[in-house]
Amino acid sequence: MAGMKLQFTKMHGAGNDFVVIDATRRPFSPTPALLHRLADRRFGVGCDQILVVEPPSAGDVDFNYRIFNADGSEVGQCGNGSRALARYVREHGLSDKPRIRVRTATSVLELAQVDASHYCVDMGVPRLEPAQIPFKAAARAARYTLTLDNGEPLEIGVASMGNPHAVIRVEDVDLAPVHELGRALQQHPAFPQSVNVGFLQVQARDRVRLRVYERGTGETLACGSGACAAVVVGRLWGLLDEKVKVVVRGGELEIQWPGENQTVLMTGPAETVFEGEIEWPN
Ligand SMILES: N[C@@H](CCC[C@H](N)C(=O)O)C(=O)O
Repeated sequence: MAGMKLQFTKMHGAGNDFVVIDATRRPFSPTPALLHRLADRRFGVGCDQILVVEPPSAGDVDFNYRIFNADGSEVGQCGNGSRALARYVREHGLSDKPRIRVRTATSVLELAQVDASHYCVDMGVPRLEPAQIPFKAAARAARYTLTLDNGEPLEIGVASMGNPHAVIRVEDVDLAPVHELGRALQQHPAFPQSVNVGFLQVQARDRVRLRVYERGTGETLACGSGACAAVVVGRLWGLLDEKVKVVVRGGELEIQWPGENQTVLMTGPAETVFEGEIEWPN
């Protein structure tokens, strides 16, 4: 039996790659098997996240924006994906507004075009109370010490950008045990919804290097919300200026955060790779 054709667009933001689906013209009901097929780099299309553009659920936003990790888990934030989404809605004739607002499961974001391939996103105010992350701690602090399974202590900072992040300072991101420590923190009982784990190397007050071991995906070439969380934590630790260049494996992002109760601005690239369609189920 022939299946239906599902159209998609392959995009990326600094190497964090996406399959983007338009659900404004026809409904998209993702099953775990379909999400797996779209994300699979060998048997499917391949991506870190699947992004779905939906009609707005209320008049205060232009679109709803759903995000699925490669493992099929639905989450509330994807910063690089939001820039891709901004480009997608322009290129697909869904909006020609210079600035649009989108709602995710946890946040409302404002997206604006900067030039042909760069977009700026107002990522909202970072959430720093442990319960908002969620992170198990008696009270808010700039630094927390976790005990790992092997008994070793580990100093971290935490922040939510609409999704949970832990940040670890390292001397050199190239030598950091990103996969081992990333997995250990994701399974740590202090993070009841698991966590994205950022490894931050401070090179100057306005320049850092970052690697992120993402929840539901593993290490990606860039993580937009991770870059925001790393700069927020770095600022709370007194290491960084208001505007910081974040160098990731797939490119560069610029993050600006004036401080407490202020929103975080993220600027970076969004690229379209190709348009495609798959037959589903096949
Ligand atoms: N790549 C993203 C974050 C995607 C979601 C994350 N893996 C989670 O589970 O929270 C970004 O650019 O922010």
